Amino acid sequence: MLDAGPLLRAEGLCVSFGGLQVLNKVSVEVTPGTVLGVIGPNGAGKTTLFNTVCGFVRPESGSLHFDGRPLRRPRPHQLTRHGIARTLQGLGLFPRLTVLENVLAGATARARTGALPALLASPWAQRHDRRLAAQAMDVLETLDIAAEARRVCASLPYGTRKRVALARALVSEPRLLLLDEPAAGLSETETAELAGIVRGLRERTTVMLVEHHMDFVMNLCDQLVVLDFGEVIARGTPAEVRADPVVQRAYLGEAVEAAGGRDA
Ligand SMILES: Nc1ncnc2c1ncn2[C@@H]1O[C@H](COP(=O)(O)OP(=O)(O)OP(=O)(O)O)[C@@H](O)[C@H]1O
Repeated sequence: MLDAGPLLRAEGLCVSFGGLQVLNKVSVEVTPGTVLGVIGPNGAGKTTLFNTVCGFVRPESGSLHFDGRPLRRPRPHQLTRHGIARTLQGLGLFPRLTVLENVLAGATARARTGALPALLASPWAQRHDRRLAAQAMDVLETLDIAAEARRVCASLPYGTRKRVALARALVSEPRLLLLDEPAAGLSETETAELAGIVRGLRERTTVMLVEHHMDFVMNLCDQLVVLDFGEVIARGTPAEVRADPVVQRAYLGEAVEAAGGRDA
């Protein structure tokens, strides 16, 4: 079988803010159909790495390739057209809109309906809207929250709203899904359920996630990259990373022992 090559390749990314070097020659590869976890202590540069991939932050040097082609600082609103979607550390939802309306907001980047057909409520535009709504419902079903579609987001528990945020990213059918602390604020049960969901997503997309929850990361991810002070200090499978003395020293010590021996 031909080696498909990485879906995302970041090479030698350097970013600094006001003289503080936040990423120093960071290189990362994400293999199609896998889950890559980016871990590291607070302030290590994990979110900055995400923001650089998304085009929110301009690197001083280094390069990004997506599916073998240069990814030249996509404008954030063009991300989904590139085949990339992300969730935020918080929720980033519209609290007064329903679940379905929030998810449809993530689908609009793919909508081909121009303003004129929409204004005239042309049959073509209506068909297109129905198709998007069906697609949104399909994603809600995958995430087991279809029953909440008509409910206003603000009225839902936090764990459900986290799923809505995930649905909104998924509805654009991204080839690469970036999840920023997806387990933050979830109970242990919700975290375990989320791991099962993300594992299932590998059939339809490739996932790169930032997370502090060690059990979640160790049980779910195929590969890990460890950042410390803006540099990659280790990479490999969860088992390899857990056994790495450099990682133990820099960061994981107790957390890894607590999550020991439970790789999926
Ligand atoms: N826009 C910015 N301007 C100035 N400094 C910034 C900016 N964004 C991030 N930083 C600094 O860059 C460093 C890395 O931040 P980043 O948010 O990428 O870390 P992180 O690993 O995601 O941390 P956490 O786990 O706490 O979310 C931190 O010292 C942070 O204060």
